[in-house]
Amino acid sequence: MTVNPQLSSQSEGPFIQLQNVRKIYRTGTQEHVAVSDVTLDINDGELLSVVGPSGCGKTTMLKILAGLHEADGGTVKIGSSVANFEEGRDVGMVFQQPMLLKWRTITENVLLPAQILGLPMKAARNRAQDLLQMVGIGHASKKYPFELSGGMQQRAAIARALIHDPKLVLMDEPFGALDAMTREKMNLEMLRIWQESQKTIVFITHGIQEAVFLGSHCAVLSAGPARMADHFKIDLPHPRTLDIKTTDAFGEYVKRVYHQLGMD
Ligand SMILES: Nc1ncnc2c1ncn2[C@@H]1O[C@H](COP(=O)(O)OP(=O)(O)OP(=O)(O)O)[C@@H](O)[C@H]1O
Repeated sequence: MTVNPQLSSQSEGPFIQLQNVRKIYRTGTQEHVAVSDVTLDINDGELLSVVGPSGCGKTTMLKILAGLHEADGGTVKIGSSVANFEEGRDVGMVFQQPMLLKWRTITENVLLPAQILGLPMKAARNRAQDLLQMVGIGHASKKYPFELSGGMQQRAAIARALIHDPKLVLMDEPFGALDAMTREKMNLEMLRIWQESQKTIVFITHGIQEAVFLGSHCAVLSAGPARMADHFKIDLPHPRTLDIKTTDAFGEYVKRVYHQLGMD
């Protein structure tokens, strides 16, 4: 049965519950099913990596979670009795490109969501500096975006996503534009930031190894329109270091994803 989509601010159980979520894009008389059936629970504090082929509907799923798109079917519930959720206030987003405003310093860029939400600016400035330290670019706070490398810009974008202390951080291929070595480094940083910030994170990636390395859980979406092919917990120990990628356990998870994507 299809139920009207809704965002609920208070409910028992998992932080996020997606039940038979469906999304159709309509252009004139054309209909395109982008997400056909996604059912998924995400608990508070999880880092869920979402992996799937290009065009399968990952970004669409993220936009539904962000409240930017409404689902056409199924239910979307965010918030639990221990972690209530205010749509618009409790979401931070990181995109593939850092999208920093070039005429603002890094601190001013990080402060943007706080200004938009009308938060007290003195406290926000202190928090911006703490966040820039946490993401490893405290020394660059007064610089402008063009003075930073791609990796540093993406660190600033992560700090910007956290400035208003959102409960949910949505990341859409945030390291896709970085070179391979910077990407590995950012993966390590990402795990540290997740553990320090204790946020619930949904992290979209094309990288199967990246999905396994980062995720506390992993959702595999089949070729579009998106369907859940697999969803599992990743029981690799923390803190994770890059040499974990050479272990049998890591290889087994990678194989599982390849298999679900029909690539074995
Ligand atoms: N606004 C839109 N109008 C019509 N079709 C759309 C729109 N946005 C996305 N689509 C289509 O919906 C499908 C899913 O798109 P989506 O961006 O969610 O996929 P994705 O898995 O994130 O892709 P990629 O990994 O390449 O970024 C694609 O076929 C895309 O062309």
